[in-house]
Amino acid sequence: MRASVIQIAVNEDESVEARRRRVAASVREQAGADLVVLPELWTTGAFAYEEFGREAEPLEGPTYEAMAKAASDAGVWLHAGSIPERDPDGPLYNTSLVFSPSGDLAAAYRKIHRFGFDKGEAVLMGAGAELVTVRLPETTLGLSTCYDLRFPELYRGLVDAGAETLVVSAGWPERRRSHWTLLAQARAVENQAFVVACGTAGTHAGVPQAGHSIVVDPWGEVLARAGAGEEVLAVEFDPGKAAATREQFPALKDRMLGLQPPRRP
Ligand SMILES: O=C(O)CCC(=O)C(=O)O
Repeated sequence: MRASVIQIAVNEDESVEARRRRVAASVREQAGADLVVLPELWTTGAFAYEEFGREAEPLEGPTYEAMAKAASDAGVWLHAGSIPERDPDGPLYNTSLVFSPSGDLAAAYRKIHRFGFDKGEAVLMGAGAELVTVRLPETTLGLSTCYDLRFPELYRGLVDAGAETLVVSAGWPERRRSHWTLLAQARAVENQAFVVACGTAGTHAGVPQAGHSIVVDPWGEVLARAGAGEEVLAVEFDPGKAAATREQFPALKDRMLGLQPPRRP
């Protein structure tokens, strides 16, 4: 299976429309790949809180249109990263879109864990409530977004739903780059799954982005790693290795569910 991870530079000197055109062209260049992955909130930048409301789109808005067309032009499965979605009956959501090679929407995932504690995304956006998997011919994707990476129980839920390739679409800051790499490898090892983690480059809203998108195999080996700048990370892997690893080293079968909390003295 061939995957292309497009690490986009999000800088304020480029308009959203220009970036959308540039990203669509980059997706088209990946014809021949099976899966293309984009980062989180690449239209605005994940930290450009003031832009969320201004640039929010309905699900089937301009980014949806451009990415559906790019997926079908390239003939690839496209995880198009996320958009600030304006739900007509509710709040904004940080919503990832996945398109099939014919350009049809295969899945939409609303980010479950919102980042910012008492500000930013955590107060500006609503929380998703549903885990999302997508069946591809070669593997089953489990979807997640950025801060979700810190919550292992989300990935266990995705594994229980059949995921063998965990996609993380992110706008991770440079300041905590070591956590990004460590957690991507941890999620791969503990879930015996591929992790395909795509971040952003550049600086927006004064926050330098980590870049360093990474693809990890179910044994925790790093298959490919990007640098700090804009880059397309192309990687080929055998998706059957997830099932093989789970069979040869069946740790997932030893999970002890429903543990009791410690007794109070
Ligand atoms: O958890 C982190 O350190 C970064 C999370 C983040 O930037 C996000 O979810 O947008």
